[in-house]
Amino acid sequence: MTTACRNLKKVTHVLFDMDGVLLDTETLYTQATQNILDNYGKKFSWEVKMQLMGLHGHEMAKKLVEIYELPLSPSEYYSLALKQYSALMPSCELMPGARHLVTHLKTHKIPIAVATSSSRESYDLKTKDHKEFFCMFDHIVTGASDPEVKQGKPSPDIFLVCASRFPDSPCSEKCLVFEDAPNGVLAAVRAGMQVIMVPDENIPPEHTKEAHVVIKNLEEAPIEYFGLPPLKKL
Ligand SMILES: O=c1[nH]cc([C@@H]2O[C@H](COP(=O)(O)O)[C@@H](O)[C@H]2O)c(=O)[nH]1
Ligand SMILES: [Mg+2]
Repeated sequence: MTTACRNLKKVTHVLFDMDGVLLDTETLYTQATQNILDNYGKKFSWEVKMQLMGLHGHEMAKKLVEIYELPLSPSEYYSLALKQYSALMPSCELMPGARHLVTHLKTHKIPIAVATSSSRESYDLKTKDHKEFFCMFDHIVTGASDPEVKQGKPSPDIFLVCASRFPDSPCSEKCLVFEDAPNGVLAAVRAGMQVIMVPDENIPPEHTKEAHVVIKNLEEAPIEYFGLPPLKKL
């Protein structure tokens, strides 16, 4: 675990990114994208993937077509991607430690919510086998389908909207965010929130610097640093 030398402050509410934090979908996104790029002899790299993580679907398609100079319009690319997602995403699993952490917060009556860049359709596809798990959250914001969320991460919109939807609309200082993507961490920091980052091991350390704490997996989330009841070791 790495902790930046900053004053960590007590929080009252916890916001979760979904893909790569709660759901093990990032390997599936990689597979889906590579399946399409195979037709053009291109290799999906982590350098490019890091730029796409947390974008809304249409933003992602535009960027990917540009970077790889594909002979497709962004909407043509996006249709191909949606076909891949329909085949791959329904089999996704929870990330290690996700159930333990979320159940713990729920048991201690800490308000919790999800702030995902996915559309509502994509959320439904990925969570269809995990309904009981997602019922534990107070609310879910699906950024790409939400008219209040104007721009994807790294814009702070989604976290500000998500916090505002708790009945007591906590100020940003009282919110802790769990994120796996550099764009997501930036969005949370720009929203004025503290962040625990759970990066994939392929993300180089220079892209994790903005996070307040960096951990390898949710089982080791040091939530007591933020005044929350400590997780019991399994
Ligand atoms: O390899 C990829 N990872 C992630 C995304 C995008 O990032 C979103 C997930 O972001 P978040 O973790 O903020 O929910 C997905 O819905 C998708 O739009 C993508 O396009 N390609
Ligand atoms: Mg994510």
